[in-house]
Amino acid sequence: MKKQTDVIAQQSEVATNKIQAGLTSAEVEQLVHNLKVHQIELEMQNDELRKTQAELELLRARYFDLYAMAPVGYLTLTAAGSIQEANLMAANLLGVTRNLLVKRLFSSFILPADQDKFYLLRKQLLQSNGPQTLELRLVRPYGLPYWIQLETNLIPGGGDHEMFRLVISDINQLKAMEQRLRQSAAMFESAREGVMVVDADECILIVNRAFCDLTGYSSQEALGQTPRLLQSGRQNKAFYAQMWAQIETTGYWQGEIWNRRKSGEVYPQLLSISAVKDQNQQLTHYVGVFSDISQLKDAAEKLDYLAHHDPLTGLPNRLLLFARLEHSLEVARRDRKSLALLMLDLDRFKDVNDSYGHLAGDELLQLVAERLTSRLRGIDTVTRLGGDEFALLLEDLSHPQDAALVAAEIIEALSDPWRLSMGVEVRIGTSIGISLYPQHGSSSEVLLQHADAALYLAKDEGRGIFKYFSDDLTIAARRRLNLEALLRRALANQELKLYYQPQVDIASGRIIGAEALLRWQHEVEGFIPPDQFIPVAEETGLIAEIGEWVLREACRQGHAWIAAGLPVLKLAVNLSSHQFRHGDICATLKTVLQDTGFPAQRLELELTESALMEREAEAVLILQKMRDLGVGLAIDDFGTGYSSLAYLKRFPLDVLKIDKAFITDIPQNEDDKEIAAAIIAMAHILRLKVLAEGVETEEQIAFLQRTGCDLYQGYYMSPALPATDFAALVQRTA
Ligand SMILES: Nc1nc2c(ncn2[C@@H]2O[C@H](COP(=O)(O)O[C@H]3[C@@H](O)[C@H](n4cnc5c(=O)[nH]c(N)nc54)O[C@@H]3COP(=O)(O)O)[C@@H](O)[C@H]2O)c(=O)[nH]1
Repeated sequence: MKKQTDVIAQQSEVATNKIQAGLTSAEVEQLVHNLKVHQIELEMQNDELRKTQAELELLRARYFDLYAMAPVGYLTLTAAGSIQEANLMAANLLGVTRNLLVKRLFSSFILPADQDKFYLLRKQLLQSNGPQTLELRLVRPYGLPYWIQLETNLIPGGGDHEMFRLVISDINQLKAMEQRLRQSAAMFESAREGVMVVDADECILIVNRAFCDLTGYSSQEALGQTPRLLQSGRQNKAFYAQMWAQIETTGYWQGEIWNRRKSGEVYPQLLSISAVKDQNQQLTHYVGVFSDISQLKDAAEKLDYLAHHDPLTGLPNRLLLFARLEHSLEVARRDRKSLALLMLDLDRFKDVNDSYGHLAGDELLQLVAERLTSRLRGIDTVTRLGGDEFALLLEDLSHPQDAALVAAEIIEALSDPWRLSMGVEVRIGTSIGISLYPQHGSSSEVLLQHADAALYLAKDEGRGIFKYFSDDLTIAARRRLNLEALLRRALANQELKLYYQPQVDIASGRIIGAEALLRWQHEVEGFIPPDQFIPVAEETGLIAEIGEWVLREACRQGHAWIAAGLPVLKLAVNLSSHQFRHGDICATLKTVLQDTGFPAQRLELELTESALMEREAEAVLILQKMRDLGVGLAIDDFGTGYSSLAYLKRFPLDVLKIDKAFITDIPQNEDDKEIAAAIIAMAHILRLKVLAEGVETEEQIAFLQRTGCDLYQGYYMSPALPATDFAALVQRTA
């Protein structure tokens, strides 16, 4: 450009000189033309120059922007460390505006604890001349120490003119994240809960130390396995199905689970499982956190035990009695069963306490608890309600009066003398109140109240007795207990007798046999009818002994009559269902027949429908064995039970006895007549002989004759008679 300007200046000078020297006009014109060309060139070069200058300005501005707005901080420091230049980011990171930074010492922004590091960095930089890197913390106004990374190098200038360039990167978030990660890792490792992370395919990826401690598996053993490694087998498939279903729908499950340690020990865990999803809601992992709750469970069990048991005797307390009662009532309602609640109170217990002290009283209560427990069945519950009050829950009672049997036994057991460890012998007694489900109430509260009320009455009546909530039951139960005692004595004292009621052939009117019927004449109580004492004998098991006696006595008498030349007779003996079911009735029968010499063909055994219907297959076998011995078999009281003739054909029977309930109202009652006629016809189809019971009138005989009945028994001929009277009757009518 300068050259160009010089050329124009020279040419203008030449032109001027030439004009001055008197140039020709052509020469001047040429000169002017040249000048114009040069001027145009000059202007073009000027334009170029301005354009270049503008571009330079743009570049400079862009550079400045880049520098100023760079995402990292740039600082230029003097050798003494004061700030010469800083970009915006540097100012931001230092927390001071850019114009206030200049000339300030950079070290004044560094946390005192990190000053030494910066000092060493500068020293190393000067020594090594190479770039250095360092992480340190800045102090910022109103803020926490702020992490930065410094990259520094030297701008060589020599001596005091040397400068540093610092590049500052913001690593505060990175550091915070690192710290959080370190904390999480520390928490993961030091957690007392076992933690395992499994992938979406349930492959174990990470476990912590507690996992290894709790399960017994090392991480090497666990990684790559599935959590099934820990399964105990205590939970069924349905449990796991429900658990996974919940995780799928809610992403979370928590519950108790029994798992197995490597040692094989099964233990309870409290386990929570969380599903982890990525930002696209795709399942990536499951995190399982568990703790061993064996101790917690043990403690809870202990607490539960303490809450539900009496600490002195170890018996269930009122709370547990109530819970059991509620449950038993539910079962009884469902299965249509009965239960009894017995409340008992020790008589004269206070005397023991007052005379020998509370320790003696406590010992006595413990002994009472032991004795009560040993007397009851496993399904019954003995509880101590407090003080000297106990309660017994008897489930699945077959008869309401069974509660009285237990009560009587307990009264007797507790009235025995008690020897205490201090060497004294004491005597106490007990009174018992009984309430029954369903007779006396259907809720726990009501049964407890009523047993309590009955206990109050028992104590009021003189102690040492039991009392039902209702009087009629108390009377019946006491009579039954009384009967039992009397019956035992009757057997021993031979108070029982056999009477014989004739069985008559309807067609000929002749006595062909007799039913042996038990009679009991008590010297004080008078005549006690069999339908009162036979049920007691059955419930107490005394029937086995009584039944055998009846069988033996009937056969002995039958043999005696044969020996005495009485006409050929058949004797019918009643067999209770207890005799039929328990013991070996066939063996007894065989022995009795052998011992007495009575022909089996002359003996007929009468069984009730109910005896046959229980365990039918077994009944058929027993009947068959009896038949094989030669005895006849009759079904007694037909019509009062199942009354299924179809059923009867399965049993090897000879005679069907129509119950007197169907005969009594003949001929007045048309229904009874039809029923009796139908039974007779059907029995004949089954090839059974038919005997009508309770025949008292001639009309009844006439009806039976018309309908083809084979035999009868009843007052029309005779009630049951003593053996001698019966023999006389037979001889008279022969
Ligand atoms: N397991 C055993 N059971 C026995 C035995 N002895 C008797 N019993 C059973 O006791 C029930 C009552 O018997 P009982 O009071 O002897 O009554 C019998 C007859 O006396 C009575 N009867 C007979 N004829 C008439 C009559 O015309 N009218 C009328 N109102 N009553 C009459 O019927 C009873 C006959 O009983 P059964 O034939 O057995 O049904 C009773 O169930 C006896 O079975 C025994 O040794 N063992």
